[in-house]
Amino acid sequence: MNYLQFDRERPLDLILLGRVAIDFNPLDYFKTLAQSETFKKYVGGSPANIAVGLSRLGKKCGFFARVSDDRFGDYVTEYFDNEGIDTSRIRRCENGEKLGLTFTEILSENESSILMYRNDIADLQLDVQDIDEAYIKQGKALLISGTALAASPSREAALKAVAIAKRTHTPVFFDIDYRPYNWKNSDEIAIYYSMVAAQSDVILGSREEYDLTEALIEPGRTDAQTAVYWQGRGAKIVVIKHGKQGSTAYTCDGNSYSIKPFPVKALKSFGGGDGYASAFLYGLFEGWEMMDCLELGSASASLLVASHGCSADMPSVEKVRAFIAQCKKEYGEMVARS
Ligand SMILES: Nc1ncnc2c1ncn2[C@@H]1O[C@H](COP(=O)(O)OP(=O)(O)OP(=O)(O)O)[C@@H](O)[C@H]1O
Ligand SMILES: O=C(O)C[C@@H](O)[C@H](O)C(=O)CO
Repeated sequence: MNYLQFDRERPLDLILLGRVAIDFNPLDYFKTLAQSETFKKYVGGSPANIAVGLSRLGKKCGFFARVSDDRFGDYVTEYFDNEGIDTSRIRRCENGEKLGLTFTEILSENESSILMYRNDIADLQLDVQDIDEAYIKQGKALLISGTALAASPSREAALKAVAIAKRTHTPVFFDIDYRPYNWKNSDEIAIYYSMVAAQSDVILGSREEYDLTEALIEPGRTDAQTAVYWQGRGAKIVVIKHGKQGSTAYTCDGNSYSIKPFPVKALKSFGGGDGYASAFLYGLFEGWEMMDCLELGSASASLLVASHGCSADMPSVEKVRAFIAQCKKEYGEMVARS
């Protein structure tokens, strides 16, 4: 069943709005960040990872972003160009703002954390003047990454993009994407997340991210209550992720589909959400059944938590399908309709 209507005449599949940053992941891991001495550099930032993931799966992405006007800004823009992502709406900051840097600490197979340097940050300089209707009308859908709502002027730029998307019948995807940096307080998180969620056709988030979104509405909801609430405000699909416990997609016809994670030897706990989002959304664009979207997303997520990088390790459809087949051979069916 198709829950979304895409204008197939539009040249871009997904236009994403949010941060482009850089990850530094330790090569000498299973150590504290203080002990690690050698790092590998990757393009990072959740929406940037999702854009690379979708491009690797064969979709055409565009991006609204501000990046630093320096060699790191060159690096990320050139990387996007090489991945086939349209960079026509990626602009340089004019007052020396810096690209976000994320340092990953991999203490053990089950314990990792990230340290994000986001002072004087470039991506939150995205401005309403950067957002144009002509570009949004080129995309089959628009994705808002939640951290873009953390501060002005990026916040207003994101809200303008959503308004234009609604006016131009462009489906809105909201990846809640909570990162504590740059937010002033929990009230602002709840206000702006719920403002965008109430205008979104697809919402993806972890249980904790929905709790932050719903804190001023009704704290402590169950997943089913969360899904019904946002579907009552127009959401067609609500995806709720529970880390190693798996995830569930709730559809507006009252069905839900749950999946356990595909077993892997995890290296880091990060990256799963971005692999999940890119592959799940690929299935939506392809018009797949919900169970198939969920399966590709979950399998891609597992591959990402087992990888050293995020953007650089985004898989092809063939690689994900081969991984799924291998898991089914070893563990049986992974997708259960509940
Ligand atoms: N250890 C693991 N083994 C297998 N799959 C995992 C593991 N951890 C996470 N995943 C997969 O990744 C998906 C997303 O992970 P999670 O729920 O942590 O979302 P997230 O917080 O958005 O991720 P991210 O850290 O990338 O932002 C999970 O639903 C699951 O399918
Ligand atoms: O989302 C971020 O800014 C950090 C990412 O670049 C990093 O790869 C990660 O945590 C993936 O979710």
